Amino acid sequence: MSVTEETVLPELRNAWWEHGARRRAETGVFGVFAELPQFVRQAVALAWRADKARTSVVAGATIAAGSMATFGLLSTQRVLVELFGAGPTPERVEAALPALAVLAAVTAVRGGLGIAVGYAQNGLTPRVNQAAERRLFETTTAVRLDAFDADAFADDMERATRGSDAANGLVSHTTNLLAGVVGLVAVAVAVVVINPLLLLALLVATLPNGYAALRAGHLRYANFLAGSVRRRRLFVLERQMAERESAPELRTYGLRRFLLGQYDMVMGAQTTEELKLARRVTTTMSVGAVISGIGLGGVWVLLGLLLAGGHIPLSAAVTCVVAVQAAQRSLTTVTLQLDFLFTNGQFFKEYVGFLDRAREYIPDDDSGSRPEPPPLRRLDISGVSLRYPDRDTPAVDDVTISITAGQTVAFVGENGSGKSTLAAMIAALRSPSDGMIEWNGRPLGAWDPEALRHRIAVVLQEHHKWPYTAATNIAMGDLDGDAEQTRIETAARKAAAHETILALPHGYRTLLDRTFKEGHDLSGGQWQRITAARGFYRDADLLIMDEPSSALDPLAEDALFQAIRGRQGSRTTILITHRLANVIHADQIFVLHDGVLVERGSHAELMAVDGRYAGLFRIQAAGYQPG
Ligand SMILES: Nc1ncnc2c1ncn2[C@@H]1O[C@H](COP(=O)(O)OP(=O)(O)OP(=O)(O)O)[C@@H](O)[C@H]1O
Repeated sequence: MSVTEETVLPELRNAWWEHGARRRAETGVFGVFAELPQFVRQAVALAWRADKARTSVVAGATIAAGSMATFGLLSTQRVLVELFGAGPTPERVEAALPALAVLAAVTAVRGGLGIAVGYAQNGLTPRVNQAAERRLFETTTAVRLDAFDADAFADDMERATRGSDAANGLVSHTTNLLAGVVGLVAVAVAVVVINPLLLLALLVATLPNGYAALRAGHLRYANFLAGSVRRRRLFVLERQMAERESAPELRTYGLRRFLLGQYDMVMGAQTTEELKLARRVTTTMSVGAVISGIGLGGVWVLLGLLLAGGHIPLSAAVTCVVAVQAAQRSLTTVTLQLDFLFTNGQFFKEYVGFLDRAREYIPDDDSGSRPEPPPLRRLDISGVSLRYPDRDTPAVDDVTISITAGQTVAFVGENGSGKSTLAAMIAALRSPSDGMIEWNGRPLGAWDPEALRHRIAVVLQEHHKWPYTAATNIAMGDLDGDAEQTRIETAARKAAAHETILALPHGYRTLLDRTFKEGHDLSGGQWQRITAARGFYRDADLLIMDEPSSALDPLAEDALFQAIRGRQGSRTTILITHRLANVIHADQIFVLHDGVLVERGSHAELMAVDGRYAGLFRIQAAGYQPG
């Protein structure tokens, strides 16, 4: 088989959302400085919100510790002046003792303040992390379902996840940057006090490295964004090749070479990008280091000239050597932290941007002002349509249906005819592009959404395997109620799941995920029973079951449909199924075709009409006739 890059991995082409990101990544180094105040402000706000006391300690102690450098250098110079003075050595040493004592005290206080910063910061950063992550997940779980249909949402979310991790870095790097800057200023102040000419020497020795480090950070950011889609593809591929779920098909269809080829293709592109970046980073850093080295050489020459010309005393020259070393240390901190802060700041921007963009998908929280829906009496669907983004034709097109409470109705039709989409709108999971759905004569949106959701249970076609115990998996159908064992078992029995669960190693307490210790996995049909049990557990006015029996054996299927029939007359059920034998007893059957409602009626009525439904039914029934 020959599969081209074009058809299999269209993501390898430049996606539009990468272009925007790349453009931002191409911001010049000085544009980076323009962004720093914003990042520092965000870091302070984050830290302050997370823990005011610790933030105050970190800021206060960092500034105090940094400014100690001035006193340290001035005391050093005082010591040197006394030691280089005239007179016998014991007297000179004695004269230097007070300055030495001050130097020792300054060093001790500085050390103490450093420890205080460490303790406060250790307590602060996890809190910042938690606050940022919580905010992200509050958003990702609140956005409407249609957010996930939007093109760039998944990419946006990936970057935002990385951005929430960056919140921590933003705070700790701002603290370290503050320490470095205060240290530099402190050294500069001391040097100016000793001799203003020495400040020039200090600048020559320090600036080039800073530029190089900033540039390297900028490149790294560009790399991250450019590789975002590729990395996601790699992540998917890695899982396809190393996970249990895909292992059987991988082998039966001999997909090994195909997947490895895909991996090589994506990884090849990724590696090329990374190598390119590594070369550019190394070159930039090396050039910076060379220029800095030359600057440092210049400092020594300058000091020699000043000393030889008698412009500064020997004690000042020696202090300047110490000062340059201190400044180099502070500058290393500053440049490194600028680099980290810039990178983290860019990631954090993605996080903030995502939270901002996601807001348009978060429903208004005016639920308290809307009434709670009473028990369902009737459901009216009038002229409802839904068109998915980037689709030319509507998935559901002008559908009008009325359902009376207690009825069991069925949606039938070929694959892609719009059944699940219509059900999702009735369940208030999606909003119609046109038309209206009314619960007891009022639009769904006019009712309190939480209370409305409580009256509806949905068993989805693509159910999720929650990695919890069997009991929890069922009780998740209604976490507001008490998870009583008898209620769980009643729901499980309706879905033919009770015996299956009892046969598990720890019964209802068996963890349903093999990735955990003592976890257990279920067959597809067994999972489907648990999912149906979750729907029954909610005991809702309206139960929507989308293909609940596709993987069930005949006995389990029979038990499930008996339970569904048990609801008839008291509770409302919408059933989506391709097994038409199961809809014979439905009060109404709605037949969809390309999103349009083409037939409606009871089984007998539809068979009498001899249209699309009758045709589908006969084909299926013929399959059960011998010969
Ligand atoms: N999230 C989505 N984004 C874009 N198109 C979608 C989305 N979900 C479904 N569609 C499209 O909408 C149409 C109706 O899909 P829907 O899932 O409602 O059909 P269905 O009748 O339930 O099909 P099936 O019997 O296969 O479950 C299909 O063409 C499908 O490709």
